[in-house]
Amino acid sequence: MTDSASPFSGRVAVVTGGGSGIGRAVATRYGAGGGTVVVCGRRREPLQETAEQIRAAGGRADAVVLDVRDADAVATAFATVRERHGRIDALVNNAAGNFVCPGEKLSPGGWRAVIDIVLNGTFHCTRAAADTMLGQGSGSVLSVIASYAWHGHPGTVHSAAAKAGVLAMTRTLAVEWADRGVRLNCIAPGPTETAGAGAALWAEPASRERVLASVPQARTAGTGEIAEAAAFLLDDRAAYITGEVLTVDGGQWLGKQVYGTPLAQVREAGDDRR
Ligand SMILES: CCC/C=C/C(=O)SCCNC(=O)CCNC(=O)[C@H](O)C(C)(C)COP(=O)([O-])OP(=O)([O-])OC[C@H]1O[C@@H](n2cnc3c(N)ncnc32)[C@H](O)[C@@H]1OP(=O)([O-])[O-]
Ligand SMILES: NC(=O)C1=CN([C@@H]2O[C@H](COP(=O)(O)OP(=O)(O)OC[C@H]3O[C@@H](n4cnc5c(N)ncnc54)[C@H](OP(=O)(O)O)[C@@H]3O)[C@@H](O)[C@H]2O)C=CC1
Repeated sequence: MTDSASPFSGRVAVVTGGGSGIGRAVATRYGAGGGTVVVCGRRREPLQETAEQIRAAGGRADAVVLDVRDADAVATAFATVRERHGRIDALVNNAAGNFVCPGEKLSPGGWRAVIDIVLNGTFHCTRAAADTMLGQGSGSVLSVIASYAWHGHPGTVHSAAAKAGVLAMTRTLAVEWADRGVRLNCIAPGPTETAGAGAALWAEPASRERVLASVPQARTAGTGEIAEAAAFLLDDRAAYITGEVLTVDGGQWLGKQVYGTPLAQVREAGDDRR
């Protein structure tokens, strides 16, 4: 059993897109839990900043420049992590690209840009991590998706299709690798305060208002809340959980189903009966 204060002690995680937002928070949480973290992404500076923050807090971290779309570069990077650290216990597939665009206006290049990062990149990293994880007989892969993977959402056909593919990949490989000690799960955050999502999805005050109105808890998530849920799925408390999705969204997607009528209207109807 692991020490509850340092559940990741002696373990090594790779976090894609670890230079910003949710990826940085998950990497920092893993480092605070005693693990060694390798953060990767395309821009060196934010990665180094994350690694320095983790080291300043007493943890161990490396920054590796990597484009997850490049399968050969991914294979080389993961082999280097194994050589350098001896093992890979966790992979967090967090890197993503996104923008809002109506389906009929999306160009083939726009479709490809998102599918390549989110779906193909996740496969390349999962495949490369599995080389080590299946060999050592243990490992945990966590992919960051979004609830529109199963309910869809206007303006996000590229991202929703890519995230749905990641979910199907997770469930498929969870079964293939279950008896070889490797677990795969997804986490589906709701609207979370990050510079990337803010710029890509709710840059205008009106769109931000609409997003907030869609969340029954009426607020966005902090990156630390997502990281805490991710840490649970990565550590041994979740040893019997595989092929699952943990939704951390303040009730947003359930609200879409339950509140076919806006909640305020439902409450008004209740007032009439009293
Ligand atoms: C609930 C929320 C859930 C999820 C949240 C998140 O994921 S938050 C995470 C958010 N974080 C991030 O997104 C961070 C990372 N984001 C990125 O790297 C970029 O935003 C990227 C995804 C465009 C990829 O960059 P890149 O350098 O590889 O791409 P490029 O510039 O060379 O363009 C490639 C193609 O895309 C086209 N196109 C581009 N923009 C638009 C648009 N607005 N409209 C229409 N089309 C657009 C562009 O025209 C071109 O197609 P063409 O003309 O060749 O047919
Ligand atoms: N914030 C939100 O509201 C929600 C976010 N999510 C998901 O959470 C995850 C993190 O998003 P968030 O933190 O908000 O956004 P960010 O934009 O901060 O994070 C995206 C990260 O992905 C990295 N990245 C992008 N393309 C590549 C690539 N080709 N190779 C390697 N790394 C790449 C970026 O680094 P660089 O540019 O340096 O490569 C960046 O660090 C994503 O999977 C997103 O879909 C899901 C639901 C809601």
